[in-house]
Amino acid sequence: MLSRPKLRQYQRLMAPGTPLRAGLDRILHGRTGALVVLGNNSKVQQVSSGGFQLNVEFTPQALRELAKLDGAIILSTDLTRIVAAGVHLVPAGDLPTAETGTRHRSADRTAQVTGLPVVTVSASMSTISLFINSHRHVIETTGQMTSRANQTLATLARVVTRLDAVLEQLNALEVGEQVTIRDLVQVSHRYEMVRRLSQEMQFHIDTLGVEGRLTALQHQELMASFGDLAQLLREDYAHNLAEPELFTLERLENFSADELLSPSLVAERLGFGPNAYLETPIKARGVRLLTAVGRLPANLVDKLVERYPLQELFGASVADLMKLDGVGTARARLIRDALLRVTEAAYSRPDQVT
Ligand SMILES: Nc1ncnc2c1ncn2[C@@H]1O[C@H](COP(=O)(O)OP(=O)(O)OP(=O)(O)O)[C@@H](O)[C@H]1O
Repeated sequence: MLSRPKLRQYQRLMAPGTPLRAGLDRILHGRTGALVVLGNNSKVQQVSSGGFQLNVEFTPQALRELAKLDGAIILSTDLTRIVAAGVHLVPAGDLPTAETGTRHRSADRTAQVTGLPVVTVSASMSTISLFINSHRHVIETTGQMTSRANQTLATLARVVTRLDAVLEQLNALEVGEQVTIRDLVQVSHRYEMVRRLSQEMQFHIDTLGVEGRLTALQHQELMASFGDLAQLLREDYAHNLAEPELFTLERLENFSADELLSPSLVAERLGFGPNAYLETPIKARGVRLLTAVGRLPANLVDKLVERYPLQELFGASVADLMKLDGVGTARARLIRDALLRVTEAAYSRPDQVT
């Protein structure tokens, strides 16, 4: 099986807009088919027979023209040159392969022998396939990739809306000092779902290459407000644990989808221990509220949460705030405005999210 980073690397090389993909697409449209070895080493030489040694610059046009010859094309390892064309590949015939046509059997076996990726364009099936480590990966057309990316984007948008809703609910609970472990678990669960979908989205964007620019912008926009959410939650809630360093949302990354659906398991992973009572009240320090909702600079937020528990901060007067080191009239007003924004956000909360 292909490792995901390796697959990504080669999918990027074959993303729409890259010279290699342009050449392969030309061959696909010309319906001639091709067998292309993506690299050259001594093992490639050992399994090569006949053909023409070329050593010319790689261009999509040259690839398409040379694919008209019977046989395989060999590229340099940096893919910038065409080393040879019309080559007959003779890898050992006893290497296992599930492929049937000779082009695809040879591609699979050559990839196994040489350790290099081999690409085929099938003349009869109009598909582009990547062979590597005994695995065949069909490269989707731009249309297929775009539609898959759009489906993921739509799902991501729905999950983001739900995360926004639980965060708004959390604002109100934090202001009213009513947060329980269950609320934090709910936010963490939604955040992890958003993170996973966003990662999948990035994969689609990478494989879409130049065709993915618009999707990339939409993805960025959707994710803009969550860039530092995991860190802010950590700063707000880690202090509730006996061992604060245990609290990190990253620990949910290898949870299965089923485990993620269990509030008790998520609470345990976040560091609250096995069978934690989910209605246990917990306290937020106010870092997320002041930074993300109040839009105060990080250094000022640090100063405030160190000096005041969240509830006392709401009761602090401008004169009280000005007693803080480095806080003058302007900054004190800035803080009051931020606190106003926070309370407004808390009172404009939507209905209870389930
Ligand atoms: N060992 C090989 N070395 C180089 N080229 C090969 C080799 N085997 C097949 N080919 C090329 O593949 C072409 C098509 O072969 P064949 O139709 O048997 O394969 P296939 O896997 O069914 O491919 P397609 O899906 O394109 O029809 C051959 O004409 C030849 O150019």
